[in-house]
Amino acid sequence: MQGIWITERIRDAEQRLLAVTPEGALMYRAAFGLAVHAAEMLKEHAGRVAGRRVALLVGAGNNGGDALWAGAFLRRRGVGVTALLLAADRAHPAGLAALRRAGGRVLPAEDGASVLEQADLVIDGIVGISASGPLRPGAANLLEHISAPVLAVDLPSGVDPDTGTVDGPAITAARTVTFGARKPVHVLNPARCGDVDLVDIGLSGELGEPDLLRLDTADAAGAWPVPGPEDDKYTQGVVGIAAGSAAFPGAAVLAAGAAVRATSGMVRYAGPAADVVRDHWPEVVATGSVFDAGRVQAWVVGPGIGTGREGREVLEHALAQGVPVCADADAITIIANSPEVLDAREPGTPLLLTPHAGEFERLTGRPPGSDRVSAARAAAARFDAVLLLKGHCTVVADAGGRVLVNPARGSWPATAGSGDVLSGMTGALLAARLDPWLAGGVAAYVHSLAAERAARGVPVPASGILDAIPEAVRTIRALGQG
Ligand SMILES: NC(=O)C1=CN([C@@H]2O[C@H](COP(=O)(O)OP(=O)(O)OC[C@H]3O[C@@H](n4cnc5c(N)ncnc54)[C@H](O)[C@@H]3O)[C@@H](O)[C@H]2O)[C@@H](O)CC1
Ligand SMILES: [K+]
Repeated sequence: MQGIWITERIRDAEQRLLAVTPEGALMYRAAFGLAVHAAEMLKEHAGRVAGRRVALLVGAGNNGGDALWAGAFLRRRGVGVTALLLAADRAHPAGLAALRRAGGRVLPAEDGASVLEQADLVIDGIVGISASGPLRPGAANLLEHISAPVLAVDLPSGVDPDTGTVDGPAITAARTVTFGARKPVHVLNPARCGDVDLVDIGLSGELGEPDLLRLDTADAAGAWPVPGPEDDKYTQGVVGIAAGSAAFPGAAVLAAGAAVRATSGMVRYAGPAADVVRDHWPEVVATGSVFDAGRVQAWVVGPGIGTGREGREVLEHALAQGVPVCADADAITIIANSPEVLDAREPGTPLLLTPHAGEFERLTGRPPGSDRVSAARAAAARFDAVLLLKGHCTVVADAGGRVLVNPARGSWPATAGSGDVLSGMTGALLAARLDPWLAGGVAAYVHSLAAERAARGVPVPASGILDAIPEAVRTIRALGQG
């Protein structure tokens, strides 16, 4: 798993490391790594390094210091470097001296329009982890003159380091080079960061436990249930799907189908769309009602069941079975309208709630807001549940405060029925007895991979995501073993 630390923790860790490190050594390491990546980008985008032009956007703090030192390193490789100072009187003194010694040019930012227009690469050292709010006007005015690719120092300036939100002008980077540890912005707003590369500055021993975790392929592969020689269709975990209605059977077909694709055990369907589900998925054991569905090891309840009395009874029944429940879509609205349905929950039974932003607002009374991680954590604690908040970066929080994040691999999966596929997959993993928090994270991971495989740059319907689940599972298993 990849660890991610909030800026307050990183600042504390840096202070501890600074106390035992010679002055300037950390910035030197950071800037050297930055210069290596800058040279790589010049080769990639401008064909070579020597003779190319780099513009440095330099703010008042150490982020600007990193950029200035990197500029000095690039000068040694024959790059033409111009620093544009946003606060000339507060630019990092040692970095500025180093750049001047190396033959770099220095200009006030307001004179920088033509330098930016002619640059082959722009290095954004406006602001780093001490950022607050959107870019200030002096920096914001420069954005329109940038056409070259941008390499962000630590994070793209103007994007909130801990929440990834953008409230005004901000940098969009092709690549971000970060130091010591990944920060929340890198997973919560990957579109602004571009490719993120981590430069080791020796911080890991000071960091402690991460605040957020991101699964990688090996984690997803390791968690994915694989049947052994002793397994039969029951031992792998039977998942029950209570979804859809006679008038709207689509959600039932998608959720049940996703469970079929995601598990090698058995899928039960219970509800008014039984005939349609059976027609699509002959392997599903389908009945008309949850009350005669038989035993399952996990229930998925909600997509398309409606928010009336019948839906409520279905949810209460599932909650009382003593098995994990994934409550999605209409089930979330039912809980929002009548929180007392949760009284039916067998104590200690895992509950996984999978709202999108609108359902989250219904459930908790307020939208997730800019700090989606804190919002998800608070709701998970309030409902004593795992809360999977859908969005461009899916956030999975549990009641104990653990958080997994899964940045999307594109926006194509934001399509009708996509959530039904996710809940079917989640149910399959719950039935296979994965820790519910991990089940949510692994389902989100494989769902986004399946969506990417299915889309390949064009719109993809939810049924396409569903059809790509086997390929996604095959991919993680192949990479995870490699
Ligand atoms: N502390 C360390 O040991 C190291 C720090 N490093 C760098 O230092 C950075 C943190 O440096 P600092 O704490 O000096 O602060 P920053 O460089 O992040 O910010 C400096 C100043 O920018 C201004 N600012 C804040 N928000 C702004 C906005 N929205 N628009 C324009 N200007 C804004 C403020 O005056 C702030 O004090 C890290 O991100 C990293 O790049 C690296 O050199 C590695 C080592
Ligand atoms: K920056």
